[in-house]
Amino acid sequence: MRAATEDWFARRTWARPPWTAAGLTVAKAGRTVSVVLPALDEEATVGGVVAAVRPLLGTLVDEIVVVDSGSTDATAARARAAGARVVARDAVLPGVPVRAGKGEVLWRSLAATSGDLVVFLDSDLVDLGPDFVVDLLGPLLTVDGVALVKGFYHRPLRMSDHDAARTGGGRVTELTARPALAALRPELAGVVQPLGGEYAATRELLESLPFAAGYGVEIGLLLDTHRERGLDAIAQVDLGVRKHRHRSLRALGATAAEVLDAVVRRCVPGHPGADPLTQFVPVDGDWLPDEQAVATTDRPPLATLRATGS
Ligand SMILES: O=c1ccn([C@@H]2O[C@H](COP(=O)(O)OP(=O)(O)O[C@H]3O[C@H](CO)[C@@H](O)[C@H](O)[C@H]3O)[C@@H](O)[C@H]2O)c(=O)[nH]1
Ligand SMILES: O=C(O)[C@H](O)COP(=O)(O)O
Repeated sequence: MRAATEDWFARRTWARPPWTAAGLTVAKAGRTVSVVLPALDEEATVGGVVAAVRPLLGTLVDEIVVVDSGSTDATAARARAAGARVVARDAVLPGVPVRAGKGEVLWRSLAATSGDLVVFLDSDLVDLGPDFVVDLLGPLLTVDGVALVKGFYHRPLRMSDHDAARTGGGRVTELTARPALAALRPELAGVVQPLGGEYAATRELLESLPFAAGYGVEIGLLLDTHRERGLDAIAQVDLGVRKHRHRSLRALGATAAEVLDAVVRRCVPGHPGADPLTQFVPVDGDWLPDEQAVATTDRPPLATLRATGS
């Protein structure tokens, strides 16, 4: 790591988060907190994630909102039963036609919530630690100048019935995101989980930045926060262990393409955006090309939309 990054790592990384829910509720001092879960067909897990946050509602947390990304299963019902407010993505900013993707629902979630601070949690998590939300809010509520807090964790790769490997998860993170940052924005090499879906930020920051529509959203927010506010506006906290539903290597290829596109568009001036991703599928002894769309456009900062009244 470069010297400036090592220095940042030492000052802005909390390996043993010291905060308690009660202490941070006092530290809020009038500020409000929204917890947002983006969800696309997560009926098996969304209720558990909401339930892990629910005990904080009314004290540290002011609202828990599941933003439904077009689910066709019982995601909305399970989320409501567990105590969340559920918002369909097309009910937010109804004049703006919906695009597919995770970044799109996170961007719309800003218009569906009101907290001064926003905590994002993926809704496919299992065995969520009770302190995820507390620890993500710690630096935002207690350290001046911090605007974005990323979680990091051990990531098991749970490919069999036995949770054999302790690490091994985070394949796009390790094989695409961190190498891309090392090549194109080495100042961010100290961020352990640049793609992690568990992070917290000030509304003021989030509404001032563009959102990549697809899976490039997290790395886009990280790069743009760094460019606009500098390294010291970013912090990271150790959340312990994170387990989630794994997707196929083929699906992760498309995710990696969106992540790389978001990096390149921000770091290589004049880059036009990626082509669709061609993958090859074996069918009856032949290899057939299969093209997957890559989301290559950003939503504008929500603050600009509010300013023009659109
Ligand atoms: O169109 C979509 C796609 C996903 N999701 C939700 O977003 C979360 C994360 O999606 P997932 O497909 O599980 O992503 P991962 O394969 O786990 O990708 C990792 O890397 C991505 C790229 O940075 C991040 O967006 C993820 O949070 C991070 O977990 C889940 O709750 C999904 O239900 C949506 O709401 N809408
Ligand atoms: O964050 C990532 O790199 C992707 O979500 C893939 O994670 P996995 O390797 O744990 O499935």
